Amino acid sequence: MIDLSLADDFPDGSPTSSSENREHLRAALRDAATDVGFFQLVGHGVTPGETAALTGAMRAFFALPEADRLSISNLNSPHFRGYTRTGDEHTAGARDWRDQLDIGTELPARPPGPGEPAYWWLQGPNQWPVKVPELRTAALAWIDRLAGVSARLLHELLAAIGADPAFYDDAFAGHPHLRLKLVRYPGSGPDGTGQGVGTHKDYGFITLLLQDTVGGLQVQRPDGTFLDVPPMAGAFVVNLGELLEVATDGYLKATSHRVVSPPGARERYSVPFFYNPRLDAHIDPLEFPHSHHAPGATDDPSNPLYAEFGRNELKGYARAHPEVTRRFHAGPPTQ
Ligand SMILES: O=C(O)CCC(=O)C(=O)O
Ligand SMILES: [Fe+2]
Repeated sequence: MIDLSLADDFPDGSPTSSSENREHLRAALRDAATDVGFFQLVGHGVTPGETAALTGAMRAFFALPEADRLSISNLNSPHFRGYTRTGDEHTAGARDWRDQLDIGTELPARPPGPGEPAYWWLQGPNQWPVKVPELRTAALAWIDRLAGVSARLLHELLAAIGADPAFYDDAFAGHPHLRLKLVRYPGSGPDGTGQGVGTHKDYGFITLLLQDTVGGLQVQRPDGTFLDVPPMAGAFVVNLGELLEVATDGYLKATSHRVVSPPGARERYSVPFFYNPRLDAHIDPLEFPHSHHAPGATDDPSNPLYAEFGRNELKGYARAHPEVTRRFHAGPPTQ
């Protein structure tokens, strides 16, 4: 467990000096990040009221009749925004048993011009449910709020491995491509595989995940076995994403993880927030004391890791949403 409030100048009730607290935090972060690559984050300052505003709107959305949810289907969005019905998303070559609403930083569409990278398609408007107007407010507030928490956490994590905390600030300057998913796992799927979402790594720097009390999230250890990530009230589960693996040449590894479907008809809800840089950010190698001994990033031909963030993100979305890709992006590649 990592307590981000130890980075505050005057932590509540702290008996020790703030610099001792910060050292303690950084040592804990270094251990967690170089071990399994995930941890539970507390002391982040996000209140139960803020969380309830988001989860209340999320549950109201999933309670809508399917026709209302499908009226904002991502099959209508070349930007991979909107609702994906259960079974349409694919991970690790197999169908996921979950439905979800994909949301991101709101900017006007920017279709790529001739010779420009295809990843500009990822920028564009969201689709919002007219019957749950509070969802837009809550989701956009959540993106803002978690971007602030993530920025602080990334700074501490970089400092923890001896790097300049501000090394990647330029990559986030302007319009970072922040993403949010509201996810429901509707119990076990008909194929009996238990794949809520298949094993994958997230595409950006770090992911802050809010999960309910049901459980089912698992992270993969280096020996290939999976470890349950127990629900912890008030904590975010933090995963390291592919860009951190690229940035540190494999010193930090992106966390492979999956969700096992809840049993029977039990539902599970989760909200992953993806802290991503600008689409056109190129992730330069991080300068840090261990960089010369880094083992190299994972070389998996089925999942190449790209240092240009937009390319890495489009790789993932195109793979996960083959029907959106077929409809809008099946022409000659522009990158
Ligand atoms: O629902 C979860 O707990 C994890 C979701 C996830 O890994 C993802 O959407 O990338
Ligand atoms: Fe994930």
